[in-house]
Amino acid sequence: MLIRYGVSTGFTSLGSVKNCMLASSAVFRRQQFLIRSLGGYSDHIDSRRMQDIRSMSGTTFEADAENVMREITSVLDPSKHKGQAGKIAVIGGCREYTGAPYFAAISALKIGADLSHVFCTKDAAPVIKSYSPELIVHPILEESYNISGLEDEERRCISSKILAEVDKWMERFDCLVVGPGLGRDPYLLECVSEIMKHARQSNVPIVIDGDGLFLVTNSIALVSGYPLAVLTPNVNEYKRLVQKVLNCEVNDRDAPELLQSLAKHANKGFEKSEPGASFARIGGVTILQKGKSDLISDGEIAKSVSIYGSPRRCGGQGDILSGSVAVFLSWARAKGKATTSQMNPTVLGCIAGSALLRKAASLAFKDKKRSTLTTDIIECLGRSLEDICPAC
Ligand SMILES: NC(=O)C1=CN([C@@H]2O[C@H](COP(=O)(O)OP(=O)(O)OC[C@H]3O[C@@H](n4cnc5c(N)ncnc54)[C@H](O)[C@@H]3O)[C@@H](O)[C@H]2O)[C@@H](O)CC1
Ligand SMILES: Nc1ncnc2c1ncn2[C@@H]1O[C@H](COP(=O)(O)OP(=O)(O)OP(=O)(O)O)[C@@H](O)[C@H]1O
Ligand SMILES: [Mg+2]
Repeated sequence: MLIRYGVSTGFTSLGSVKNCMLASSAVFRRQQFLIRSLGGYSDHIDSRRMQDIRSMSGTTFEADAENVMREITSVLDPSKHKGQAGKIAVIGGCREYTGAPYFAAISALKIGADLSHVFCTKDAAPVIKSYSPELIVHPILEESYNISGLEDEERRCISSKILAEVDKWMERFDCLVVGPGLGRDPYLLECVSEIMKHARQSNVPIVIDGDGLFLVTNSIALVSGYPLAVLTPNVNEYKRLVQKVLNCEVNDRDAPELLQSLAKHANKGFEKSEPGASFARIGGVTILQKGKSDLISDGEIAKSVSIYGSPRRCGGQGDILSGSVAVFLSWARAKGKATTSQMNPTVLGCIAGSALLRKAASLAFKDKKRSTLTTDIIECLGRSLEDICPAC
């Protein structure tokens, strides 16, 4: 695989690419693919695109994650008031899963967000509250089993109340995390679709993980063309997304190209398509593909984070990641144009979230070895960030 293994091509112009001696190699074929996907052949390709191609061809592909973290991490400043370092909301938590939303929400606080909310089902709420007094837990979501026997009108009335309750808070949030431990109940997912539409209308960034990806994979229009959407699929979730959107199988050899293709901007008229339809592109979202290295693309550039993490694959690490990305993305947005890298804040958030999780996992593993659990990794988030961005 060209990029993950860092093959450097060193080409300087598109003309030289065309005439490149690599004509028969896989490297050349991948460059051709990239050039096509970045706008087709042209000797007048602009410098940003050339930079993108170089990034994709290995020279600058690995993100400078520590610098990104230094650049975007919120400064602790006595003049700031509560909330300015971030207000995050996790939409997730049902009868089966209470750990996942907790992991995402508490990770956000441990990294430095000021407030972390969880919107979950009524059954899950007391459990999540009992894990931590720090979280603000809203027991509002309903699953089908709880409303069985009700007339359609009554069900619609409950949905409206749920939506109104989330709307009261929506404008205050810097980022939503949709999906950790959400479950797949159809009634609940219908309500969450509406919540996502409202978040989008209010321009609130949305990190979509776990069962949120199940929802989005079946209703791509919920995120298509929304530049503040970040999808964080694991191996399975990514396979399902690629099958649904690109109608092909995942292939490790061309991983960055496939990822970029998936995240790339929509074709004209795409946004008007109906939810549930299958498209050529999701369109202008950012995707963080989790794996041995985390690959990140917003359709324009692609970056990898390969910092050594941990060989333990205990459940819940993806949940830490989603909460972390939400915080860093909020901080990157707050910095706005003040960042020197000029990268999309969603990409910066993904790079920083991925790097911090991996550092914390490595630190936890040093101590706990085979018995490392997600809660151990969460305990190492603060120290890992402190090593790179000291509080004072
Ligand atoms: N403590 C908790 O409450 C946790 C709840 N979780 C939630 O559980 C729900 C389902 O998430 P899943 O991650 O299980 O869904 P997936 O669809 O990713 O996984 C389904 C099945 O695939 C297997 N699988 C997972 N990763 C794999 C890999 N890399 N290679 C091969 N097989 C793999 C799993 O063992 C599982 O049997 C989500 O809502 C998620 O947020 C997880 O986040 C884990 C922790
Ligand atoms: N094979 C691997 N080697 C090293 N790190 C990995 C590997 N797979 C995943 N990771 C790391 O673990 C993080 C979580 O990825 P994972 O695939 O476990 O997510 P997930 O299945 O969604 O987790 P969760 O159990 O929370 O749902 C990734 O960001 C990545 O940094
Ligand atoms: Mg997951």
